[in-house]
Amino acid sequence: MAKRSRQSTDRSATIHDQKLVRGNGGELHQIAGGDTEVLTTAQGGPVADDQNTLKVGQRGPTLIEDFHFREKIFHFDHERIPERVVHARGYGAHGFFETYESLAAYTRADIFQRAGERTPVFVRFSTVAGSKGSFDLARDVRGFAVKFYTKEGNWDLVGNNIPVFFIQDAIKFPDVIHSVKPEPDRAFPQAQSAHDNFWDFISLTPESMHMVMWVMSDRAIPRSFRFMQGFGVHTFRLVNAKNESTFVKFIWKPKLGMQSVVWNEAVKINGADPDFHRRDLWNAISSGDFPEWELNLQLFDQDFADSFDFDVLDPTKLIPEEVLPPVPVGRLVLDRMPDNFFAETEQVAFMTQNVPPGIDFSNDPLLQGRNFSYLDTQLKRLGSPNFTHIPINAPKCPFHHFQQDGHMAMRNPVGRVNYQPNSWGDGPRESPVKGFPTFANPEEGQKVRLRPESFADHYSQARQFFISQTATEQRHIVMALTFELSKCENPVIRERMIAHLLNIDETLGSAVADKLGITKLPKPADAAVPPRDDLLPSPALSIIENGPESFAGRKVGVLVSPGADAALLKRLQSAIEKEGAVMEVVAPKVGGVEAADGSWIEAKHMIDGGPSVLFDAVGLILSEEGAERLAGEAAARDFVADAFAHCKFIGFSDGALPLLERAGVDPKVDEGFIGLDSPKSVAKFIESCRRLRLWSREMAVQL
Ligand code: HEM
Repeated sequence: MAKRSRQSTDRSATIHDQKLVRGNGGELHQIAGGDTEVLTTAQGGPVADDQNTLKVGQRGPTLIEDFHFREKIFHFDHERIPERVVHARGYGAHGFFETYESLAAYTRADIFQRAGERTPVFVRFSTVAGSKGSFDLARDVRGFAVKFYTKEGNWDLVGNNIPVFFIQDAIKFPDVIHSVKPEPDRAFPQAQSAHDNFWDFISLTPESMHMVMWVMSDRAIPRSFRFMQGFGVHTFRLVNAKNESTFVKFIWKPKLGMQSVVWNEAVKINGADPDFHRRDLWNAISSGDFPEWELNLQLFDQDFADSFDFDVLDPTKLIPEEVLPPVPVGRLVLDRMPDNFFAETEQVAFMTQNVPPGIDFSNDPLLQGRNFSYLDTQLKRLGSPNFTHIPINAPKCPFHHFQQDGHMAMRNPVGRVNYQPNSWGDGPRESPVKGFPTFANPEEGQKVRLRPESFADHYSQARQFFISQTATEQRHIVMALTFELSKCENPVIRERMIAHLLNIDETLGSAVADKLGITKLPKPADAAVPPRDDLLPSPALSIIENGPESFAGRKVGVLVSPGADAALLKRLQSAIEKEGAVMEVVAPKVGGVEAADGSWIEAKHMIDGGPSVLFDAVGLILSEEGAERLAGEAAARDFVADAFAHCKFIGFSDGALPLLERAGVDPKVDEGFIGLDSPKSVAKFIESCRRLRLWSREMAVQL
C-alpha cells in the first residue's frame, strides 16, 4: 500500500543557484523553457520526463513499451569499443605543421614543397603497456603519433619517444607485448614492466638490450608530453620528382627542452594525479601556452648506409647525432584540444602505411610488419572498414574512390558508376603523374626466414647509450634496473639479466648485481658478435646535458599560510609568469587564507590535494605562526621533504623556518634553498629554477 505523502505541494525547488521542479517522488526535473533546447531521443522525438521509467501505477512494473528508456539504456550498453591492443592510454591534440624551406631536392611530397606551408595535424601521445584507465607516469615508452592531413592524403608518422625498439622483426611483436602486459593467469601487474614475464622474455632476447637501456633511463618517465622528443624509429625514404631516393630518419625535438621526473616522484604522482600528463597538456593548450616541436631529418645515402657501423634497416640501432647531424625542417604546434575525447582521440586511427607520394618505406622488417598490423587492428577496434569516414580519420583534401557500403557507411558513390574503367563520365581515374610512385628499388634473393648477420650486434649501442649519460642518469638506470629486477620472483631471471648487463658495461652489471644482493657475478652472456668498446659517447643522448636553460612551461607550487606576505607572493607570481611559467597556490584550506595585510589569497589546492610532486619547484610563503601550525601536519612536512628529496629548488620566506626544521631539512645544506625576502632573491630563485633540478643533492638524499 502506498505510504501517505509528507511532501509540500510546492513543485518548485531551489538548490543554491539552481531553480528546478520537484516531481511526484521528490526527484528534481530541469525543464526546457525560453531558448533551451528540448531533449530528444536519438530519433528526434521530444522527451517529456527523463527521470522516470514508464510504469503501471506509481510502484508497479516497468513497461517494455517505454521506447525512450530502452533506447537510452541500449545505447549506453554499447558505448565501449575495444581499447587499442597496445598504446591504449593516450591523449591527443590538434595543431599544425609548418615547413621551413622547400625540400624539393629530396622529396616530391607536397607538404615539404613550400616555405611557410601549414598542414593541419592531429597528435596522440600514449603509454604502451597499460590499459586505457591506467596511470600516466608508468615506466614505459611513450607513443608520439602524428597524423598530417596533407593535400595528397594523410601521412601518419607513428613514432615513439625512444629512437629504437625491442625487437628486430615484426613477427616478435605479439611476444614482446604479451610479456609486458599483465600476466595471463593473474591479470597483474597493470602498466608495469617490473615482473617475471617481461624480464624472462627480455633476458632471452638480447636484441632488446639497447631499448632496455632507454626504458630504464629517465626517458621512460617524462615530466610532460611537452618535454619529450619523438622518433620515427625506422629508416624511411624520401623520393624526389626525379625519382631519386634519400634515406631519412625523423626526429621531433621539443622547443621547451627535455625533462623527466625521478622514479620516487613518478610513483607518488601516479597516486596524487593519475592524469598528470593529460592534465598538463590540457592546461597548457587551454591557457594558450602552445607546445612546439621541431621536425629534424637525418638524411643519408646508400654510401653512408654502407659505411655506417650498423645496418640502417635494424630498428634496434640509431645513428648518433654527432655522426649525422639532424637538420630542422619545420615546426609542429599544438594549439587546440579536441571537442570530444572519444570522437577524436579514441577513434583516431594511425597507420604506418599512410604515406604521401615522396615518402616511402625501407626494408626494415619491423616497419614492413607494422604496415600490415595497423590496418588490420583498426578494423577490429573501430568495427568497420569505413573507419576512414570518421571525421578525425578522413582526409582533408579532396578524395574520390569506388569503395562502398559496409557497416556505418556515411559516404557512398552518388549516381550509377561504382567501378573503373567505365564510360559514364570523367572520373575518378588513376594518375601516373600525381599518383603514389613506389620507389623502384631493385630487389632479388631467395625466399628465406633468416635474420641478417648485420643485425647481430646486440650490445655495442646499449653501451654507447649508457656511457653517454651523466653520472646522475647512470645512477637512475642502475636504480631502475634494480627496482624492476627486484620484482622478479625467479632469481634466475635476475642473474640472466646481469649476464647481459656485464656485456653492456661492467660497472653497470656489477652495480645492479650488488644492489640485488647477488654476491657471485654470473659469466657474461655469450654474445653473437663481440661487443665494441670503441663507440664514442654521444652527448645528444643525455637529457641532463641538453637541458632547456629556461623555466618556461614549468610550474611552481607555493605553500601559503594565514598571515603570509601577500606582496611577496605577488612579486613571486609576476617573476614566474614573466619567465613563461605558472604559479599555483597551495593552502591549508582550498578556500584560501587571509594574508598579513588583510587581503585574501585564493588557493588552487589544499595541501593533500597539491603535494609538491605536482610541481617543478616550490615556494614556502608562510608566517611563523602558520609554519609552526603546518609543522604538525604530515602533508605539509611531506610537501617540503619530497621537494627536497626530488632535488627541487625551494624558495622560502623567513617565516617558513619552523616547517623546514620539522620536515628535517636544513636550508643551509645546499644552494637549492633560496630565501625570498628581497626582490633580488626572487630573481635568483627563478634563475636557479632554470636548472630544473639540483642533481648534486641526489647523492646526499640517496633516494
Ligand atoms: C618502432 C616500432 C613501433 C613504434 C614506434 C610504434 C608506435 C605505435 C604508436 C605510437 C601507437 C599508438 C597510435 C595511437 O596513438 O593511436 C601504436 C599502436 C599500435 N601499434 Fe605500434 N609501434 C611499433 C611497433 C609495432 C609493431 C612491430 C607492431 C605490429 C607488428 C605494432 C602494432 C601496433 C598496433 C596493433 C597498435 C594499435 C593501433 C590502434 O589500435 O590504433 N606496433 N604503435
